[in-house]
Amino acid sequence: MNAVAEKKVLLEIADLKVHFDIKDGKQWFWQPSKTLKAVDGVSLRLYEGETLGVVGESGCGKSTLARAIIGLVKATEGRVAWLGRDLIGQSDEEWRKARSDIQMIFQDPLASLNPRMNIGDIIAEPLRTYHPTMPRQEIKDRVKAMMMKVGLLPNLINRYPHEFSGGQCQRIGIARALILEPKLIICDEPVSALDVSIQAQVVNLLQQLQREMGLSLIFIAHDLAVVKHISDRVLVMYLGHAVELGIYSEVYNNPQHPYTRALMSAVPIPDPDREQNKTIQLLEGELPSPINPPSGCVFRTRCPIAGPECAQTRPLLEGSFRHAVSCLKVDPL
Ligand SMILES: Nc1ncnc2c1ncn2[C@@H]1O[C@H](COP(=O)(O)OP(=O)(O)OP(=O)(O)O)[C@@H](O)[C@H]1O
Repeated sequence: MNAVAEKKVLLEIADLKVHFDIKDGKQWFWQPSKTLKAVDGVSLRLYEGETLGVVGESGCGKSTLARAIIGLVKATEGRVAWLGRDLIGQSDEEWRKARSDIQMIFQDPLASLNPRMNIGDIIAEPLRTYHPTMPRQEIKDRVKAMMMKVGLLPNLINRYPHEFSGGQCQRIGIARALILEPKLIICDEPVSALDVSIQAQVVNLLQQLQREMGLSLIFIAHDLAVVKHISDRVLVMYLGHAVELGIYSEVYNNPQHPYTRALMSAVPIPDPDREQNKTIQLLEGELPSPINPPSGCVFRTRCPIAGPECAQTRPLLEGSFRHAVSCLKVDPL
């Protein structure tokens, strides 16, 4: 795991903010819109070949972070650098180039595939876009080779998405994401919509492809158990903020942030005796709105150890590559 620290930095995000202007339905057209802080100052580095799990409850900004990395939503502030090159403010052409290196797999496999295209055309689409002069036969050969790689029979190339199961559709999505031989795949809850038995198959496939192709993965999930098997490091998000980031085993065995502690306490333990005797730490209160987040530390309204200083100062994510935490009440590791 330490070897990851010496590897090349693929992606660097610094103080990234994505704020949306919204009208809440109760406002008149002349009233100013409100600001929803979906991502509010996230910084991290992603290294070549590593898998970063991103976890946190619904609405904490995981998907928005992913979409800002790939340029599907516009960052309000901050830096996204791919292989040392800043992407924010760059032309569409620069984003397009970076996008051949960064691909995304979505949560709902069937909905993410065009129902009017056969799977051969779906998988070939990125190749046709990025290599318009590539001969038809070469495209077909590459698509068939990729189908085999993801466990799909190449003779199904002319079938349509509705003829496949959810797990097979996700394999088609993976083949489409991999056809340009990217360096990073962002997986936005790629298994949440699948049956549990199929989930493991898709996660295993991603791990196998990662080893074979030297890929880096950002793996977004609600399910900490899924992230556990696949992640080198894990980022825990709460209300648009990064509250803890570190090597999975460090964060799992020694969670520092009170929010991470609560999340980790809900992960099932495979040992029935320990599972029966463990205490799940329930969080008090409601998740605040990202339109009007608490001052200082955004977790303070639900935090069992918050003090008056937590309302004044916003904590920074401090610590090392192995383990960093954003909490005024916890000493940096
Ligand atoms: N295009 C948009 N316009 C306005 N608000 C948005 C937009 N996209 C996301 N949001 C809001 O930003 C916040 C973060 O949403 P996001 O989808 O990133 O969270 P998430 O952690 O991925 O949630 P989930 O796990 O449910 O997918 C939410 O409050 C969401 O309603």
